[in-house]
Amino acid sequence: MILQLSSCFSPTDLDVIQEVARETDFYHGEHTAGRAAKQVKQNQQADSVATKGMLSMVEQRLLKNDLFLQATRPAKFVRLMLSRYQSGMYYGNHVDEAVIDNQRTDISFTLFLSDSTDYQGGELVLADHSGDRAWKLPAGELVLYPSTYLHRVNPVTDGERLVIVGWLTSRIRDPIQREMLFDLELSLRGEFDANGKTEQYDRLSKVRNNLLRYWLDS
Ligand SMILES: O=C(O)CCC(=O)C(=O)O
Ligand SMILES: [Fe+2]
Repeated sequence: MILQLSSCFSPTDLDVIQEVARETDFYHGEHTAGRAAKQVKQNQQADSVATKGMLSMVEQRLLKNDLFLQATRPAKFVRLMLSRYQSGMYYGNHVDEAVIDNQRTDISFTLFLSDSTDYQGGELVLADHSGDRAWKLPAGELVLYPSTYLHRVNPVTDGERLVIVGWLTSRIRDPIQREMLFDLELSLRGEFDANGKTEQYDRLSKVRNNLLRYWLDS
C-alpha cells in the first residue's frame, strides 16, 4: 500500500524545517548508500548533528498523526535524513537497505519540502510490476511506501528539491497484513460512525483485535 498524507505539518513546522535547511551544511550523499546504490546516487545530505532536533520534531508530528499510525504501526524510526537535489542531481533505481543501523526497514517515506513549482523533474518514481508511478507532492505532504519497492528520483533539471526521507520498522512486518489491518480499521470507523456500536461492529472489532494479537511482532 502506498499512502499519501497531508496536514501532518503546520506552516510554522515547515518554516522551522526550511530554516534549518538554509543554515546547515550539505555533503555528497554517497556515504549512506549501499555498494550498488552508491553508483546511482547523486544528491546531498545535511549534517546529521545540525538536523537532529528538527528531525525529532518531524518524528513527533508523525507519531501524532492518526492515519500515519494506522498505516505504519510503527515500532521505531530507523533513520530520518534531510536531502537536497540541485540541478543535475538524481538518485537512480535502487531498493533501500533491508537493515540500517541494525534495524529492519519496513516502510520508507518522503516528506516533500519544496513547492513543486520550485523545481523541474525530481519526481520520486515507485516501480511496480504494473508500471511506474511518479510522485511530486506539494510542500508539507508525504508519501509512504513499503521498503520492498524498487524506486528512483528523476533528475532535477532546474531549481532545488528539498525533502526529508525516512525509514521505520513496523510492528507488522508484512505489508499485506498491514494493509488488511488498515482497511479493517477504516471499515470499523465507518460502521461506527454510520450505525454506532452494532453487533457487526462488535464482531469486526473482535477480528481486528485478534488479528493484531496474532500479527504484532511484540
Ligand atoms: O528523495 C526521495 O524522494 C527518495 C530518496 C531515496 O530513495 C533514498 O534516499 O533512499
Ligand atoms: Fe531509496
